[in-house]
Amino acid sequence: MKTYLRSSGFIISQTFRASPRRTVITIALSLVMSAIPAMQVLAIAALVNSLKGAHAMGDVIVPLLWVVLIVGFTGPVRVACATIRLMAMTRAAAAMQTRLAHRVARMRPSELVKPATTTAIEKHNRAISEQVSYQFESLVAGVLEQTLAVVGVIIALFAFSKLAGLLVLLALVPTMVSAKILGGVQTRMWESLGTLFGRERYLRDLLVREKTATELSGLGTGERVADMVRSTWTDVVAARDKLSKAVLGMDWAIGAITTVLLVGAMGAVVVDMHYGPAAVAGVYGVMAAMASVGGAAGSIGVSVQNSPQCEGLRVFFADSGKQKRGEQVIVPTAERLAGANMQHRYPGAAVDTLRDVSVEARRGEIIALVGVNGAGKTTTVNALLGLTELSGGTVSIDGQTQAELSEDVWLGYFGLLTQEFGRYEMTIREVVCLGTPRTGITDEEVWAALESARAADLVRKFPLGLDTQLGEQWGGLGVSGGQWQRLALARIYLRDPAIWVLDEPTSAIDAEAEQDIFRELARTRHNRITIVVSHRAWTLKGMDRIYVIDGGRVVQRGRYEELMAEPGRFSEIFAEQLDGGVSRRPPVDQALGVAATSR
Ligand SMILES: Nc1ncnc2c1ncn2[C@@H]1O[C@H](COP(=O)(O)OP(=O)(O)OP(=O)(O)O)[C@@H](O)[C@H]1O
Repeated sequence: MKTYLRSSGFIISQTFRASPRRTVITIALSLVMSAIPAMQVLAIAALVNSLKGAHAMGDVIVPLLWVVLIVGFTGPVRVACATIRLMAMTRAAAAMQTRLAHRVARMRPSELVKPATTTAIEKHNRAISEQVSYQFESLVAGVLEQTLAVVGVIIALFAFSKLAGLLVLLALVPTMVSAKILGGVQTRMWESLGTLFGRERYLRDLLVREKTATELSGLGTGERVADMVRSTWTDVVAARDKLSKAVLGMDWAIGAITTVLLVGAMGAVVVDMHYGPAAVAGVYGVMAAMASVGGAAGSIGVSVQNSPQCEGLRVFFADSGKQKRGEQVIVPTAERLAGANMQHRYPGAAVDTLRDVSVEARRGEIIALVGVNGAGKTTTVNALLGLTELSGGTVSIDGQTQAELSEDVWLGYFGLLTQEFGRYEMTIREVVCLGTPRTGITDEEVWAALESARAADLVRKFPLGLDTQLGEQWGGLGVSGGQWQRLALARIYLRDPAIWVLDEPTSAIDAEAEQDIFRELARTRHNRITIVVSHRAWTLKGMDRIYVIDGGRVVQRGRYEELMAEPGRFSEIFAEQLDGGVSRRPPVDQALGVAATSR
């Protein structure tokens, strides 16, 4: 009951915040509407009484006009009320979706990577559009209006027969019981639906996102993914059917009980009115009361069933109250990043993915993590960033661990370019500025970042320059994979934090630009710590230290020349590249070793 009241208050307050005037009007009109059934009963009773011994229209005109007035106005007022209510609910749904987006935006990466988080977000998203927005209607037009209508009609009915009033009142009980039972079924159903909706959205995204959609259509397998969507919906329907079947069963039981009570109430009225014609008004009163009881009971049932979702959303939003708006912090310098004896095992994995991995980097250094696919490089990077929880070991920046700093500040030390860099379809300026909280960034700064990432020439060709919209689906320009990657790197240049973590920063970039980019990274490295994950041998020359990771361990460390000189995993991994092609590259020492000027 407490949960129900709390979640109902939440819905009404959300709707009021989104549309105060319409909320007040809707509630006021519902209060007016709640008096209608009782007024109808009284007006009919008055009409029946005035008919006794009436001989001319003048004898019945007043009660007749009352009946006409009440019945005539009920329809238009109800329609107006529904329209205003819908406008309020649309605004409330928009406000809740916006709030949900902000709540998600405030989540820390460590929270976002949990599978339960995605499920919860999708569950709340669907609940807002399917149920939570309609809860206001159930509460106001249903519970409030219909319950008051029941009370009004029962009071009116008491004038005809007390027993009939009591029997009508009793009709509320089975519905309340069924609503409680169905609320439990509904909660369980939504728990399983969260995961299903998450998967369904993922599959639908595959069919519409440019990269995957093109690939699937090229392979001619889009239909197969569509079949997976269908199978997810089959599961959704099966989960929902459980509730529908329970509702149907309850409805039959309630219908039977209500009919028995209706017969009893009608009989009581006829007997208590001594079989006189005025019993007609009483019988109408019973019918009106039963209709209101049905309406109230239905609304109470729906609102009780929806209340767990509303309460879940309320709690989800309330959590963000404790969380400040995500501070975008940038810490510009750090002397030393150290991961010591890091250990990690993914849930469900048979062995540790990181086994005593120790990595160190100082200001001005560029270090590299190398290894074959699945060796543990990205996991190491995530551990350094604090995104992967360690079962052993520590990560510290200038002697301070993540636990000693806030997550905002910790992440503020880093600029991460991931393997799956974001392709944000915004204007070039927005894409590049996304990584920095600074306002008033000048065009020169944006151009300088683009220049360093070797993206300036490309942007110069765009008619609107920095204001060019990217993304063909928005009527903007499409750019290639390598061009997206350069823009992502420009974002890191503009952010310019203390520690740059570049996971294969040039994987999509052509060889010529790659050399330029590494040359620029070397030239500007002096004020920061740079960590690069790379699969290309030539990019490793000139690195201050290379960590060779294999099977979750650091198996070798040293400079390029040292590692090439000793037998081991490094020379094994890169032998083929060196024999096969790196000799064709320009002198790498020139590319990385020169490192002339600081930033
Ligand atoms: N979320 C996860 N859950 C379970 N296992 C994972 C997860 N992510 C990675 N792994 C496993 O951990 C191991 C190391 O993965 P990691 O991504 O760190 O490798 P990597 O060296 O970066 O590989 P690549 O060069 O392909 O990017 C792999 O065997 C991988 O299958």
